[in-house]
Amino acid sequence: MDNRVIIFDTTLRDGEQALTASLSVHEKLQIAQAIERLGADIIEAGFPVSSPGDFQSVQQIAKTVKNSIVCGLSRAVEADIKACADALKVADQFRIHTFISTSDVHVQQKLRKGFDDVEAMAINAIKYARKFTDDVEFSCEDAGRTPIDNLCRMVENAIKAGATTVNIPDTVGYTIPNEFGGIITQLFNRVPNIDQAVISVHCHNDLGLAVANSISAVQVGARQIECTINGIGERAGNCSLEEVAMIIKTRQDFLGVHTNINHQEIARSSKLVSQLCNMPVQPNKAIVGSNAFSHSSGIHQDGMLKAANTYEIMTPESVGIAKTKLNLTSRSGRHVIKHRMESLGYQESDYHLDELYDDFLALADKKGQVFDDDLEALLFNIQQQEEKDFYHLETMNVQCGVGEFATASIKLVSGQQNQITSATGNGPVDSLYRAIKQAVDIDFEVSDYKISNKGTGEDGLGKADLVVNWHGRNFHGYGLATDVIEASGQALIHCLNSIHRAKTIAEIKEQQKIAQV
Ligand SMILES: CC(=O)SCCNC(=O)CCNC(=O)[C@H](O)C(C)(C)COP(=O)(O)OP(=O)(O)OC[C@H]1O[C@@H](n2cnc3c(N)ncnc32)[C@H](O)[C@@H]1OP(=O)(O)O
Ligand SMILES: CC(C)C(=O)C(=O)O
Ligand SMILES: [Mg+2]
Repeated sequence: MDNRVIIFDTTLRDGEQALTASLSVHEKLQIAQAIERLGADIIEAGFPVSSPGDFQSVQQIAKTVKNSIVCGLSRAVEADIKACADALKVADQFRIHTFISTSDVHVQQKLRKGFDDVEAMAINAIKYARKFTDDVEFSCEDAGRTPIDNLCRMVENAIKAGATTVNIPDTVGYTIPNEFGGIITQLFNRVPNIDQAVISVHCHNDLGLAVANSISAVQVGARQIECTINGIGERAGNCSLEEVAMIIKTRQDFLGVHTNINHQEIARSSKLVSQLCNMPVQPNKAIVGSNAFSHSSGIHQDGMLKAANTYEIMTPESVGIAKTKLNLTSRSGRHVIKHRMESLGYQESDYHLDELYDDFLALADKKGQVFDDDLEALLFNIQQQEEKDFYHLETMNVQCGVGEFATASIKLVSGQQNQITSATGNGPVDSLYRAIKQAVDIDFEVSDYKISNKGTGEDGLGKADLVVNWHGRNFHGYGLATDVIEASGQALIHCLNSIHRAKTIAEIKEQQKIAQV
């Protein structure tokens, strides 16, 4: 049996079904190109009959993508299959995917037919699709809940009718791994022509088992996995592409199979999908969560510093993430503090480790995560005096309207001084930031700015997250207020207070150097 597992990406079809806002044709094309770079063998680009917009985006993707087979979905209905063929015919290589339900509940309650009727519809649909291409996939929707005799019968007849790939979906994420693997085994044992088609699986995550079920199926002979980037899809989502790809790579010793995925493209593709689909990735998500390669406790950090494979079974670089993060928290130990001080350029003789560690713990208990600037501030013992912010936005007045420049006037308290400035800008936040910039002696550049909402309805708050660059270093600040302009102002003041502290440390270091000379 071939030991390559075909990766069929359905981010733009099943994944897209779960989005709250629609993607433009251009955005779908961007995602398709990322999936192509990622090395997916097949890209399911959409459901062409469903809307003119989807038809257009499938067609555009079919025209553009060269290294993956482009596929479209259709019910077991000629009009759907014809729409698929029309949208896909411009592609170098294309696949028509047609499906019909096979479980009793779907056949009887949803389709309101008998099993013989849906079998006939499936056979006709496959034969019709074969008129347009030799690459036809057929799915038995809700296979996970289909009586095994019916499933065997449908798979055998689908292959006879010309399906070159037969997909076994666990549409509602109902099965558990050895049960699902057992279904696939039974198909291999009972369907006489099974060797004439690729057996595929398409698992949903309602019980959090989509990845485990897919891997279980591969272990008994399935050779195509249908999955999505970040696991997005109907309800609790689909099998996550990055997880199966990394399981197959990391545990090749056990599974003995491989994929064509370019693993180093994983992080980039995940970020793109998350951003364009407005679907944030949970921090603890395997492989692509922001915490997936972070270590926060002292014993783990000590292990990581001695040998990375003590706590990492794959490297962050292997999935395109720059490096492991060692977060400084009140669970951190002395080893990591010493290591961080070294990387900040300090030798052990420059400080007393136990004293610094005690101060660090006190700050970490208060603050949560301690950053490099905080650590240096502890070293120079300026934490205490700087605890009170240097900059404080006392008043702000921002006016804006359509077709007019926005204007902002502010009163900023800087230490003992008050500054009153005003500026115009392209929008309210731009004018506010220009007015603040005039009032401070810091030459910063805004490099990232995001607004999100916290809470809902009238009680909802706007959160501004800002990254500013000062002398090649990035400083993050945030602000939270009912008014997003005020939140944006607070975020900048937060950054400026961090920069002020970094400046003070740099000045102290400079004075120390002069004193030593
Ligand atoms: C498990 C999955 O993810 S399946 C894919 C789900 N994706 C989508 O549904 C997105 C695209 N869908 C759509 O745009 C629309 O639902 C369309 C264009 C397909 C159909 O729209 P409408 O004609 O208005 O029908 P509607 O969606 O309300 O109902 C579905 C109809 O298709 C039938 N149907 C469902 N699956 C199939 C199938 N595989 N083959 C044939 N008919 C089917 C249903 O029985 C129902 O038929 P009925 O009208 O005779 O009762
Ligand atoms: C159309 C099929 C493959 C599907 O998405 C499912 O059954 O979940
Ligand atoms: Mg699905």
